[in-house]
Amino acid sequence: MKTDPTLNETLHKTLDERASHCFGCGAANQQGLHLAFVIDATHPDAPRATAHVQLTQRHEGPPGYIHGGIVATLLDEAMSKLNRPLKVLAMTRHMEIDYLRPAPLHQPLLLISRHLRREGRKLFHHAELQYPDGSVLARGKGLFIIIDERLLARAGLTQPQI
Ligand SMILES: CCCCC/C=C\C/C=C\C/C=C\C/C=C\CCCC(=O)SCCNC(=O)CCNC(=O)[C@H](O)C(C)(C)COP(=O)(O)OP(=O)(O)OC[C@H]1O[C@@H](n2cnc3c(N)ncnc32)[C@H](O)[C@@H]1OP(=O)(O)O
Repeated sequence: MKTDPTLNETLHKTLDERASHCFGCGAANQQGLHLAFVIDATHPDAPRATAHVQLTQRHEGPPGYIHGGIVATLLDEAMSKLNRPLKVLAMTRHMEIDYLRPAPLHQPLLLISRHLRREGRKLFHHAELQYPDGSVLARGKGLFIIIDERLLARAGLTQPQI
């Protein structure tokens, strides 16, 4: 049986190396959003993440506005960025979004997330897409579940340095 010669190499890459194609933040994904977050972990149990966003017609939904699915991606990505400062690996289990106002293309916007609380494996996060003046365009609430290390190993991922 033939095996893919790159498979073994892939399996031994760290999670960070394998995440370089993440659509939200991966530097290696040419079609990605290349979001760059600043993490504020001043309060280690209540980290916050912030990114500047300015999208173009590639991500258009209604004429002149960001596609709703992309807005969901932005909020999801912002919330997922809270997991590392909390020193866990977690995946989105449930997310709900309020689309309050259409989010414009070609304008600088702000993406802000914060951790609300933890219940066992369950992490509850919050995120907003805002105008620079703080008025809110979309709001998301997310439930992230901490991934068991054995599940991670089964997916061929090594534990990153967190
Ligand atoms: C296995 C592959 C691992 C590969 C990934 C490795 C690492 C991931 C970490 C970092 C990723 C790196 C880069 C970032 C990339 C993207 C960032 C954006 C984030 C995403 O894009 S990430 C993709 C989308 N994401 C998924 O692809 C998840 C698919 N999913 C699953 O893989 C399972 O679903 C899992 C493992 C998450 C949980 O599975 P599970 O079986 O362990 O847990 P279960 O489902 O039972 O839920 C646990 C508790 O949540 C309660 N619960 C459920 N729903 C609720 C609700 N609505 N309200 C209140 N509570 C609720 C239950 O009641 C229970 O509560 P209790 O424990 O108290 O009973």
